[in-house]
Amino acid sequence: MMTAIALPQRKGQQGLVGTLHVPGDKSLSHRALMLGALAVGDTVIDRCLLADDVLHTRSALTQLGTEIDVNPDQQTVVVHGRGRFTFAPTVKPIDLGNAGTATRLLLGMLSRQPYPLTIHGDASLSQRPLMRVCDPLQQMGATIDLRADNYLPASIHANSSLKGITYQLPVASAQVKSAILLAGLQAQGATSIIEPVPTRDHTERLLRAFGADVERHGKVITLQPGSLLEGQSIHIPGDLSSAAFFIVAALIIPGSHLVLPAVGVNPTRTGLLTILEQMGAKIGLSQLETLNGEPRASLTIKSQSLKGITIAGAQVALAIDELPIIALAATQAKGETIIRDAQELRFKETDRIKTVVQELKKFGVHIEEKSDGMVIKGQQELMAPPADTVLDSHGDHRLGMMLAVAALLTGGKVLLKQAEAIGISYPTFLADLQSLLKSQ
Ligand SMILES: O=C(O)C1=C[C@@H](OP(=O)(O)O)[C@@H](O)[C@H](O)C1
Ligand SMILES: C=C(OP(=O)(O)O)C(=O)O
Repeated sequence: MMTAIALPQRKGQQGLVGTLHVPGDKSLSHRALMLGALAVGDTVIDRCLLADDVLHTRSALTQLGTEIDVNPDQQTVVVHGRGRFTFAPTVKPIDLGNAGTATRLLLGMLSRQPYPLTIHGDASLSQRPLMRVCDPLQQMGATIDLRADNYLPASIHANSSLKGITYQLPVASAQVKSAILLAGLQAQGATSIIEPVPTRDHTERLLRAFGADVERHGKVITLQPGSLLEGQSIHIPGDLSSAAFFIVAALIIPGSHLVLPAVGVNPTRTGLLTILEQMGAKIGLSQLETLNGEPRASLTIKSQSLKGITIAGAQVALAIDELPIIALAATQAKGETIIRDAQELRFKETDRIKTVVQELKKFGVHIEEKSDGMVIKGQQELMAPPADTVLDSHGDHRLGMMLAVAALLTGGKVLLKQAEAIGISYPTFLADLQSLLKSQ
């Protein structure tokens, strides 16, 4: 029997009150480490996320001969760039744990090495589709063998050349786009990617910050190889996907008033804020500043009422990791909320349509699973699950954090299994949540 932990509990009328600096952005931390490793000279990364997923990127790059120092304050990481695309050979398989972003981006970045490499990961990562990345990489000239033609472990063959391609993405995926761009850096000729709808563009922005030639015209992103990548001073903003749990918690828990300084508000990430605005929320944005091409702002959130809406189409990709916590917000809104076109949720750390529905039902919530999303009834009172029912993160950090916020709505004692999964993106999440519980 796996041990369960008790989640933070609200006493009386406590709300979430105070100022919180959420940890650095996960997507940007992976990318800054990778580009830092390729660049000439040192890259100093401030507010680099040091959570499980990013630590796997760091250890992979170290295993491949990159020197990376973490300053004792745990806030600054220095990557001593190799100044070339070739890494040191390694016979040992590279372990990427639970990290989907690391896996897909590194497959692209390592698809032209003069020796073979093997990548593996945990049970969840080993069930996530990779043909979507390997297909374009093979068109560029890489040879990658996947288990059952789609899954880890992956064996990348030794390869000495890649060619640029024009590729229409069949699914909206920033990870696939980024893998192709990282391979494109090492290819002969230009690489163009056509996106069905916009996805997070951190790779494009960071590549430009390091000196690469990347342009976007409408739906087409084009990279011209050959530019020198130079080490940079990179300032990572707070992760909006981590802030999301506090934003929604503050909105739906009465008596809350939170300030979240310096959170990333790149427009390809702010789908959550647009959706919440459509639900009627007013979130304050101040102190806007752009560093390394990435905008950030201080967010101010007070508890307020929400209304149900339909979330579909291009909105989904811009809020893909926030849909579990949006589902919880919907349980408190006036009227029904429908989430459609979100079948990609089935390919995350868990099948997030299935697990969100299964776990929210433990609170007595009316929520219906659809093939591409869910339908959530509004204005529901969440009940602490009965003593013999334990919540389960299923090893999915975002599910674990959403359930911790849901538990606060009950006021009762709620247990969570596999809570350690939260450390994949936010090791201090539960302590931070607890520290903000105050009576105003
Ligand atoms: O590029 C990235 O950093 C990410 C892209 C998204 O995945 P997909 O590209 O599979 O949509 C997202 O879900 C993931 O958490 C991070
Ligand atoms: C889907 C996620 O990450 P990854 O794909 O990197 O595992 C996430 O962080 O919600």
